[in-house]
Amino acid sequence: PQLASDFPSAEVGLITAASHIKAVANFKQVSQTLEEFDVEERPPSVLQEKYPNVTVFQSAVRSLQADQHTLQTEDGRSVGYEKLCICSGARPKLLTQDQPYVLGVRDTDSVQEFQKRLSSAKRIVVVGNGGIALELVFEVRGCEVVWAVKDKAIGNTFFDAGAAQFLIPSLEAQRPPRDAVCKRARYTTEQGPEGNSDGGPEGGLHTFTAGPYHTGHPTTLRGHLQLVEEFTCSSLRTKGQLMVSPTVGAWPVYVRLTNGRTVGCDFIVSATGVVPNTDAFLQGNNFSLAEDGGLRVDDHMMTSERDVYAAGDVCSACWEPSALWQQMRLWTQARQMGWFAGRCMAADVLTQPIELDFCFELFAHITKFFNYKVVILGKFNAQGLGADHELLVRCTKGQEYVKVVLRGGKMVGAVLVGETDLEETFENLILNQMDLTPYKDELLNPNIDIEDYFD
Ligand SMILES: Cc1cc2nc3c(=O)[nH]c(=O)nc-3n(C[C@H](O)[C@H](O)[C@H](O)COP(=O)(O)OP(=O)(O)OC[C@H]3O[C@@H](n4cnc5c(N)ncnc54)[C@H](O)[C@@H]3O)c2cc1C
Ligand SMILES: NC(=O)C1=CN([C@@H]2O[C@H](COP(=O)(O)OP(=O)(O)OC[C@H]3O[C@@H](n4cnc5c(N)ncnc54)[C@H](OP(=O)(O)O)[C@@H]3O)[C@@H](O)[C@H]2O)C=CC1
Repeated sequence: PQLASDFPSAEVGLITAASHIKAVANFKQVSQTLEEFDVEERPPSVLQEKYPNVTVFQSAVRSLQADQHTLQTEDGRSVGYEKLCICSGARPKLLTQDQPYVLGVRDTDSVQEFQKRLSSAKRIVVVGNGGIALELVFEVRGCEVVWAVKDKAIGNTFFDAGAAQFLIPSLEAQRPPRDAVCKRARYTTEQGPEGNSDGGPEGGLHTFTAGPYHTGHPTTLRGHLQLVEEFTCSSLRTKGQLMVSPTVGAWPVYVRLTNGRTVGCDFIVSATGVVPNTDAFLQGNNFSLAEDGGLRVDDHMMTSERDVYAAGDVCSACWEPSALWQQMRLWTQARQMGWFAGRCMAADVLTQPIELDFCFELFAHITKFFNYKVVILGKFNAQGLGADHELLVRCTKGQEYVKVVLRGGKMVGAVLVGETDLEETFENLILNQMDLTPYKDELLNPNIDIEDYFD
């Protein structure tokens, strides 16, 4: 859409293997960098009606000759281009390939397959500890779930152990009584917790280093969910390959976990990340690939091939990033990159200069896990900061979890779980890099209206 509206006189072709296009709906700019929206599948005609200069070709791209500026589609078409943007996304990085008992979840088809298999399953094993696993274990009902997590706490790609511990009760069969207790703490990672009791309603220390869920033994949550932390899948055996004891039951597949335990199940969901879709159709060209397999792009979203840009999950941002931004393969970044790539392509055609967009200044993501609103900003997990940081935490059981990452007294990241209403203020504090040393003790004081404070 960005290209089509920048160049109403140019022909814009969208080639997609999917029968529907993904459209952004209910877009809301929450703050300078935070945006919230839904992704909906719509028929391609919607795009063509809005932008008459867009033609949608529904076929997969089979091959590309970047040096000749042409590509071929599976349905036998040859398409020439002046500028090309590759947005072929990523696919699940499965534990093992070509194993009918291992499913990945990616698109409508794979979700339908998952639902079909789930409807007759008695037990499934979920492997992985990121976005998909978090969503899945919360949603699945009517089937036993064994969740094998190789870390000490759940949700390692989004949270630290503190946030994980805050979220665990949402997975418990019986929610704890609503004895909301607000605890505040300040601690540095090298020194361990260094609590204070100066102002929260109950004050006191809140440590997150070890909890009842870090035992390494399975924990039963919600009756049907068993969480096995610090262990993951080491091998798979199908029924025929394993001596099945009649007491164990004849499951179609058995998973051996790294703790030695063997778990039988109907199928395994491998929610273990993604790999960029760069193979097959891009072979024979000279694309530089990043370590994670993505197409390397510069600050113009340009790949190493002339006139070929890339955006979204397929690319790896290889420019010198802002100190507060990192790439994560998310809708938010796919939308921002696609929009910016369109602007770069237009600017290059018009030989106009273009600067890296402001949205790449600060990492910002808003989502929902376990029915809680989750906002993550900047270096939310102190990524790349080593020991050079300090954490401030406020936690009110069942209500909110707030974590701030400070470096040299300046805020560089935050995790906000629940309706904290702090996102805009914290975003500003991160962007303006104000020295917060004098305010550190009050920053998370729940009795202070922080927005007013910094007005
Ligand atoms: C189950 C699940 C839940 C998620 N939930 C969230 C969430 O809540 N929030 C969030 O921010 N992110 C979420 N994500 C991540 C998000 O979906 C991706 O980051 C985003 O879709 C990437 O967009 P993209 O356009 O780069 O790639 P995709 O959305 O994967 O689109 C790539 C398109 O390219 C097409 N394609 C591929 N190869 C070819 C070819 N050779 N020829 C023609 N077409 C081709 C595909 O058919 C597809 O339509 C989720 C991901 C999954 C799997
Ligand atoms: N609400 C949201 O924002 C959502 C976002 N998404 C996005 O969709 C994409 C796909 O999601 P997902 O597949 O969950 O990917 P993620 O990258 O989020 O998580 C993958 C998880 O699997 C772990 N892992 C990798 N290999 C193994 C292994 N061999 N054994 C055990 N664990 C392993 C990773 O650990 P480690 O990190 O240590 O490698 C990580 O915890 C991601 O980009 C994700 O951000 C998905 C759903 C919801």
